[in-house]
Amino acid sequence: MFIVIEGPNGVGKTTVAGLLATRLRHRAGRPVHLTTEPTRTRLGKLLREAEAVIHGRALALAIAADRTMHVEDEIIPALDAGNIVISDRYVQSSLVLQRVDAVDLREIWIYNRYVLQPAVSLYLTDDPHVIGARLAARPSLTRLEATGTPERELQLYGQAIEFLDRHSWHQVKIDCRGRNPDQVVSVILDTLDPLLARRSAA
Ligand SMILES: Nc1ncnc2c1ncn2[C@@H]1O[C@H](COP(=O)(O)OP(=O)(O)OP(=O)(O)O)[C@@H](O)[C@H]1O
Ligand SMILES: Cc1cn([C@H]2C[C@H](O)[C@@H](COP(=O)(O)O)O2)c(=O)[nH]c1=O
Repeated sequence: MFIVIEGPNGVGKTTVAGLLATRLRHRAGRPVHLTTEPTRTRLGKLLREAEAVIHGRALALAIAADRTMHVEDEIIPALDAGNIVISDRYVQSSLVLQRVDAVDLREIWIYNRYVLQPAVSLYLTDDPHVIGARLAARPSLTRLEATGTPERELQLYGQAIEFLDRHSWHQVKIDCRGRNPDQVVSVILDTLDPLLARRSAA
């Protein structure tokens, strides 16, 4: 089963993805492969460093290339080996961050339309002021973090979710307001239980 964790910068994706991997290993009794985008490959590392200077269409294409390799070289092999795969960021991130970088949604989709569709994409949301306070506490912001705002990212995520709904993606909104990371993961596990049961029965 391929699970994606999405949401604006600072909402808690990396924290929740790590905790979810740990709790899911026990709950599902199956190996869990935790991964991230940009990937940990040379290309992914280069993209993290280069985000300050590569922008717009060039960055959108480079991110899509990294994602294509991610799917072919890491995600599909891990799924084939019986793992549950959790990715911290995926296509929705491009449909939001590359738009913050002035690329049109349909163009971004063209670069991403052939990637593997996740079993479920979990979209984390919180109060924009809470997210903003977390970002303000960081010693520095990346170019894209500084270009967008939590309000704008939440708005663009709403549009990305609507767009992918029309392409039959299974997406679930997870409201993190007033919940600590452990409580957020409990909500996610309740959401995943029926999916896991259906898959183990199949
Ligand atoms: N539910 C929560 N309640 C309170 N604090 C949280 C919660 N989730 C995450 N945090 C804290 O918020 C900060 C940002 O979390 P994290 O790095 O996981 O976010 P992120 O969405 O992965 O950010 P980015 O996309 O910018 O990398 C961390 O200090 C983390 O401990
Ligand atoms: C998946 C994805 C990533 N990016 C860029 C934006 C940031 O520079 C990093 C993500 O770093 P974080 O620690 O996870 O916040 O990658 C992007 O522009 N588009 C994407 O689809």
